[in-house]
Amino acid sequence: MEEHKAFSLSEVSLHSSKKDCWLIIHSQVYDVTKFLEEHPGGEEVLIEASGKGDATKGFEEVGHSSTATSMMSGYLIGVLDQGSTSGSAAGAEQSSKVVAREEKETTLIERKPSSAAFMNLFPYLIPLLIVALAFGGWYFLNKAKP
Ligand code: HEM
Repeated sequence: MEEHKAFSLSEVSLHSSKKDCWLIIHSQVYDVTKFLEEHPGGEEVLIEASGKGDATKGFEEVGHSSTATSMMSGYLIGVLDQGSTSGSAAGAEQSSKVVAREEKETTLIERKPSSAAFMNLFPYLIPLLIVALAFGGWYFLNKAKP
């Protein structure tokens, strides 16, 4: 069961170079070393995301295609040890920071749609206005007839 090995955050953070690059996305650990040169978004972005601890936000922000998501399983090497019991105290502290940051980000992401929802309606307002004017004109002309 090598695929589902649990890694602590501090252990994963040791692998953030061009020659050895691991990523945490949705609490899964991926070894993308061999994928670095193939990544359409470039290798730098992956190495940088790897060093930051949790790459979930970066991955989601890009809006990766389903092709990208299906490719991920090929690089899966394990899962993130959420409790970080096997990690050091520093690792556990870092892990709680990541959780706190994720919570903050979730609230930010959740807030976005409320303003975006109005903007989504905006393109419909102009055609609606044209229809209303056309109907108004038609009604006025018919009323004006003796
Ligand atoms: C195992 C993990 C990953 C896989 C398999 C993957 C795969 C891909 C693929 C196939 C594309 C082409 C566009 C698409 O199909 O969506 C892409 C684009 C991209 N990826 Fe990733 N990616 C991974 C992780 C990440 C991470 C962690 C980041 C950033 C933190 C990232 C940033 C980008 C960027 C910036 C692009 C270019 C988007 C564009 O040109 O419009 N990727 N990736």
